[in-house]
Amino acid sequence: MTDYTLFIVDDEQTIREGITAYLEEEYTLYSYITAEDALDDLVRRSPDLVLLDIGLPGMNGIEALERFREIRSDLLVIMITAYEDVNSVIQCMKKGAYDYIVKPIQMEGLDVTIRNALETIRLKKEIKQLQEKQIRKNMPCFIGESQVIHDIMDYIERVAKSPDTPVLILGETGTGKELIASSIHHRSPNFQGPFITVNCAAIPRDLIESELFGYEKGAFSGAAANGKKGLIEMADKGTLFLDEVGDLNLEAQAKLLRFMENGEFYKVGGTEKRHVTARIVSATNKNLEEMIENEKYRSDLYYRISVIKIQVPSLNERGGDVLIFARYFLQMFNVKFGRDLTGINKTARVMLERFQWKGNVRELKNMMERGVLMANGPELTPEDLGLRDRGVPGGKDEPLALLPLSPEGVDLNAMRSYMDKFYFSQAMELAQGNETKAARLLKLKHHAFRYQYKKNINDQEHLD
Ligand SMILES: Nc1ncnc2c1ncn2[C@@H]1O[C@H](COP(=O)(O)OP(=O)(O)OP(=O)(O)O)[C@@H](O)[C@H]1O
Repeated sequence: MTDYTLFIVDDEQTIREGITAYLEEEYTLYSYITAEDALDDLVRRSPDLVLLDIGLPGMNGIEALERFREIRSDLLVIMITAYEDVNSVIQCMKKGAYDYIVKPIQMEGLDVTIRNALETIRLKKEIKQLQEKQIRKNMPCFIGESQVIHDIMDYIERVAKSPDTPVLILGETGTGKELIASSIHHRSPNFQGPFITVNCAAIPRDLIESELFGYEKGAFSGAAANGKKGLIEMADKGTLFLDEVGDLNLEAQAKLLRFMENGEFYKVGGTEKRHVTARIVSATNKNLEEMIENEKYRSDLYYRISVIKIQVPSLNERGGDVLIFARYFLQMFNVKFGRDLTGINKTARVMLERFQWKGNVRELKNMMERGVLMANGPELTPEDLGLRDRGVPGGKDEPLALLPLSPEGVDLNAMRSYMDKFYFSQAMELAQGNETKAARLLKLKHHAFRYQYKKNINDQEHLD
């Protein structure tokens, strides 16, 4: 017995019984007298192949073929026909029937036709699996070890399961918002559809509507002679990523809202209603709630685009990730530039961790690109990365930015205790309360960390 399921739809009992007797050991079979009954069972029983008589009572075979293929475009249908019915056979083949067999049915001939059809199904499935594997292999790699990034990854996994729930991603420039949008797309059921991105801030305000929704020919002066497809239509059955969604003007906001409510829209200058199914993922680093208060943003659109909200932390807020990113980009650019740098030297590592990343991951990536390209090796130094020119405290020669001693002197004990408090509390915050990690951040053994940390708290309580 194979895994395949076949429907036999024929009003002649002898044909149904004859085919069933011949094939029942190999396939799961369901037979029907009318096309209507077979259609009712189509979704539930999900056959691989249908043997369909053309001359059925009620809905005839040609009509039924159309209905079957409307519901399941991948379904293979073999028509059963009376010898003289050549015109109907041609019509069926044009409408997408896989093959036909002529009555009286020769069972060996039927067997060969079915085996060929099932081989086609098997090959199609294999190609689809290979394509899916290839797409998933090229899925963007989202790096990060901090707890907050793990939480975001888990969240993405869950959000992606729905094909069309809108997502709003908030975060500073360069934090990876576009990468998150693309990760959602690649994990969603629509991953084989297009992933279209548009930067709303980069398109002139008066052109945004026609870029998003397209336009008909002659819609406005300067329009292309044949009109144009909009980005929303291009994203059909996939994902549209609207970067800088806070930059949409109020008119475009109104039209986007209408589209998001029912998937319908008109091209600029058009009268034909169009329908598109696509997930809208938006991103911004603007404060949309403040814009709503200032009447620059529609609150109804905001609620619609932000069904799911993801806040991406800045790189400075996920300190532990800096060196993980740096090593990842080092390998990436080693491969790209054919270099074989072995790592990042200790001083550069300290300085990277202290750097204030205004451009977030993008800034770090660019710095590593330059470093890998310029370095003499074998390890990357602060000079290779241009860190010395950027005023980062660090390195053996300048461990901390200290003030020179004034004639009044300095209370060294108070300074030490201030410094201890500052770094112990920072370390615990960065390590999210995990003492082992916090100890590692301060380059202390765990027991030394515990002892000093407790002492610090006690001193503090004592002073309070
Ligand atoms: N977690 C990550 N793992 C790997 N690469 C990342 C990660 N986050 C960001 N990057 C890389 O950093 C660069 C900037 O990321 P991205 O364009 O997604 O940021 P963005 O938040 O959309 O920026 P903007 O707001 O300026 O459009 C990209 O090259 C991206 O591949």
